[in-house]
Amino acid sequence: MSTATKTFSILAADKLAKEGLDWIESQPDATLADHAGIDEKQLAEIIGQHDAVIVRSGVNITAEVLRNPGSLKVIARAGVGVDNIDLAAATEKGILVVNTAEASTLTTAEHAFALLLATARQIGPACKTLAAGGWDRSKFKGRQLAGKTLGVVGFGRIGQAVAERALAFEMDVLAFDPFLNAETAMDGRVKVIRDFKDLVPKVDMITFHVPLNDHTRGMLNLEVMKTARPHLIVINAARGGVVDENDLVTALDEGIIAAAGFDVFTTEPPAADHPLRDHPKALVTPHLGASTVEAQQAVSIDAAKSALAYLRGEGIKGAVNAGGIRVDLSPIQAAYADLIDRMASLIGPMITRGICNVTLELRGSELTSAASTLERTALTRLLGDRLDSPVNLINVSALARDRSITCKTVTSEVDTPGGTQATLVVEGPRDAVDTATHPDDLTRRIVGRVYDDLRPRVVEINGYHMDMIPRGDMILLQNEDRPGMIGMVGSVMGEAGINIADMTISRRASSEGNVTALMLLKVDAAPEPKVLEQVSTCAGILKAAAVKLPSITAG
Ligand SMILES: NC(=O)C1=CN([C@@H]2O[C@H](COP(=O)(O)OP(=O)(O)OC[C@H]3O[C@@H](n4cnc5c(N)ncnc54)[C@H](O)[C@@H]3O)[C@@H](O)[C@H]2O)C=CC1
Ligand SMILES: O=C(O)CCC(=O)C(=O)O
Repeated sequence: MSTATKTFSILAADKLAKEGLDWIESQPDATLADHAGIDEKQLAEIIGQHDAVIVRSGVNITAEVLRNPGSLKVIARAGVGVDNIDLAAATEKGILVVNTAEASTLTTAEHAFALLLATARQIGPACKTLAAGGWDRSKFKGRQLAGKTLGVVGFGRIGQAVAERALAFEMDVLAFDPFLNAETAMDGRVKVIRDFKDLVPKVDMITFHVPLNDHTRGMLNLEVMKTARPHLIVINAARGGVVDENDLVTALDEGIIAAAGFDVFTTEPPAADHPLRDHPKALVTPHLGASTVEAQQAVSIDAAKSALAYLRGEGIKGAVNAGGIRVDLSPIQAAYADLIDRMASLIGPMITRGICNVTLELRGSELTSAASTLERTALTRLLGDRLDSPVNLINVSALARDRSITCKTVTSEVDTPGGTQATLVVEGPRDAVDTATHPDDLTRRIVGRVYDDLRPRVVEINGYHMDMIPRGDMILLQNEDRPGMIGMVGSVMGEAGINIADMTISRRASSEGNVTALMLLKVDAAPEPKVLEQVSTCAGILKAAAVKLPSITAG
């Protein structure tokens, strides 16, 4: 029996299928707070008390909702579209956003296809007539799909699933997707059209499966509709606004477009007097694309599992704003993440004039797949020690960008003779050179390695070579290389009651022939600032800094 304590609180802020909620409750390390139907104001008040929040499209996670994120670490969207989540605000606060992209693909494709069939056969108005007591067979002559040409706009998961179904119905399929760099798709069965405006006049039916953004908003408008065949049927089960609704109503009224099947609206729910609600040529559903028993079970379970996996450090699935971060690192990658964090801590105090470029060089095939995570680990330490706002793997790249700090990771799959290796180079802005700063001091370089014992080693700092395990309280001293320096430092430490547990010394000659040394002291207690001040003013000491690193338990 598990003895794990309940540590992660998961908030369900939308109506989710019971299966996902039951799964959360069955987990020994999770508690569920079901607040389906909560409004934004209430959500803002409680969201920070939870580690994760799961939503569908019924609630908006705005910047205001995320103003005091408290413990919140992950927002899981049980579904695909994340337009109800302020991604920039989540990223800025270091909150991971995940979705469950695969789980509702077939269901949504089926709904779009159902709208297509029903619109082509006028099922909606025919049903209404019958319900009202009528029986009009001549009025509702439909159109057959077989032999017609369908335009699929957005050839991602859902677009392709719709195309597959259209082909099975013996339709010709044309696709438009600017991110599809091919002449044809699906083994040559689908022709790819390069320009959306070329697609519209060629098709009898058109269906949209794109996200809503500045490029897709209003992409089908009156001007483009006027180039269409007059019998064009328009299906939108993607996002309201991709087809301009006002223009569509005009086009339907004026016979420019034959009919429309719509599942999504610019404002949901649409106003009571929205002209598409009761338009004789429109078949409308209230955003039901993903609403099947199967899809809702799947998205609910997938969202819950992704949220908890991230909180447990098991991995990131379906990340929307994580840019390649992994938490499921292999032992060697995890050891490098720890080493790089220590390396950044060690050179941090030497960076006195700001940061403009950070370069991480990774050698070794095993490190390549963790490159983004390792780069962000270095940045998180370098910036986290300097910024007031919380910095973590999610928000650190955006924070660096905001500050015009350039970050680059160079990976090489060729192992060095000594094995894998990480080199971190941090450069300050050139215009920061003043009389007290030598240009060489603007670049800080540290090299580390992890051997088979998985313990972190630093093998070089700014050209001083060594083999040192970075841990605990450390004092870094750069000094002139002359007799008496070690004794002098020892007596200052002794007078301050600080025991030196270990010492590493490395020497280096400058291009002018001046020899200096780097002394790294491992001490049993952190020095008071006044002790550091005292040692830094001793004759022959060029620089002094103290660093506190985590201890090492492994090995
Ligand atoms: N009605 C409903 O209940 C549901 C609606 N959706 C909507 O369906 C959309 C598609 O979902 P998936 O296929 O899973 O996403 P996806 O990311 O697999 O596919 C979207 C495709 O759109 C393409 N695209 C992007 N910009 C484009 C542009 N300007 N013109 C043409 N193509 C462009 C992308 O390259 C991509 O291939 C989602 O964005 C979501 O808004 C998703 C699930 C349920
Ligand atoms: O039913 C829902 O939650 C909305 C589905 C949807 O639009 C999506 O997953 O993007």
